[in-house]
Amino acid sequence: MASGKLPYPTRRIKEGKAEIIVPDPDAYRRKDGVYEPAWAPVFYNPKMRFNRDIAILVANAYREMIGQERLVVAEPLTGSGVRAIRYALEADAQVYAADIDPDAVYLARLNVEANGVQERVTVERADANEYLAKLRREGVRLSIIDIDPFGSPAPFLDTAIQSISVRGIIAATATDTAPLSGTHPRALRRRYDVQPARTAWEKEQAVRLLAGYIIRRAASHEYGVRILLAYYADYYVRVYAELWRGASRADDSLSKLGYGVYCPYCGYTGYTDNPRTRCPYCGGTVQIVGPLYTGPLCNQEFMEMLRSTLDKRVGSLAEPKRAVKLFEQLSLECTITKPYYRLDKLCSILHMNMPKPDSMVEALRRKGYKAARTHFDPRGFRTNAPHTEVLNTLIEMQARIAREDDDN
Ligand SMILES: C[S@@+](CC[C@H](N)C(=O)[O-])C[C@H]1O[C@@H](n2cnc3c(N)ncnc32)[C@H](O)[C@@H]1O
Ligand SMILES: [Zn+2]
Repeated sequence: MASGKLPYPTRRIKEGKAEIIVPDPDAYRRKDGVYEPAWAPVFYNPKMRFNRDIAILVANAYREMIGQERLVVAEPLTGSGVRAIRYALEADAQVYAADIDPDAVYLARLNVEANGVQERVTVERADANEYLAKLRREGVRLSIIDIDPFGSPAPFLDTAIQSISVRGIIAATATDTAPLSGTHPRALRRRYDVQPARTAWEKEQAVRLLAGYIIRRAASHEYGVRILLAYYADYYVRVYAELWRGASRADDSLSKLGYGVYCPYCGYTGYTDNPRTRCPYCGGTVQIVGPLYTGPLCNQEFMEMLRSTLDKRVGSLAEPKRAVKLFEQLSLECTITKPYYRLDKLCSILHMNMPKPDSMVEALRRKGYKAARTHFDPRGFRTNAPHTEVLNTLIEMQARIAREDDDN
């Protein structure tokens, strides 16, 4: 590979089936030794390998779902080109990639050539919105549009939505998790047009706000949305939303929006249609955030396809074990749509010691409720039990532990 042409130190790496040249991480480390991808002349973040693994699995599963021989994917913020190359090599896709930065385009083209996928991947220098609009004008029928920006995907969503001809996936990453989880309320209101607040389930809040925003933007262009998969990992949110053109489909998706509620006094979590409600359990003043998506975070039928795709492709992924774990957790927790509880926060409200989250899940299941751990937080659990039952179960557990201590 002609990396000698590049005016910065480089390194050859392998990710999935792609072998690419990237800026040498050793040249862009902070004083504490941590690699800072944003300092490099072209962006490549090895920590996002897992994000790209899942993107490959989703593409393969979706191809099977819609029975398309070759997927057509747009990746208008491509950086080093690694994601686009992986879509071509590992999902057999035709990929239209672009980046606004000439250094990124130069490196991505080198990488495309070195992987022998010139027939499958084109890379242009363009602004993402202008590039997507151009693809639409040219009549390119896209099945997946992967929006993987710095920060928020919001500025690119309208064009992406309009570039889906009839049916296709918008795959969006958001790394602006501080606003989405309620830490920067003004930025949250500005970027996503929502009533900001801070719940105890802030990671789920972040995912549901982005999913809800995609649904609202899609509805304004008369597309309905089905959330195939939505999750939180490391420091980002990722949503795979399937869009399908149609006014009644759009109306139907809008019916899945609501407001998230969190009561800091009694720990109540839930949804409401009324953005000015009080706590239905204790009457306290609650945190209310939204509109956000209130439906399942994954589609069970699609999860089955994803799991079978994963079985077939486990050898070529960068982090297969992590994908197995995420899918296992999501399949269990997706059947419960109510937001997760933070066990430590509930116990602090009740002034009691925290039991193991697994014991709480088992206790609720013994009472006949659905309950599961959550991928969002190791201290979290989710259940369809009413709030009263959740609190009673915790108090009963505490009383049992106290009795056992006395007996000993
Ligand atoms: C987070 S990086 C992309 C990483 C890449 N998707 C991956 O998986 O490795 C964001 C990229 O978007 C590019 N970019 C920023 N603003 C843009 C715009 N308006 N249009 C197109 N590209 C843009 C940056 O140059 C950068 O390469
Ligand atoms: Zn309350």
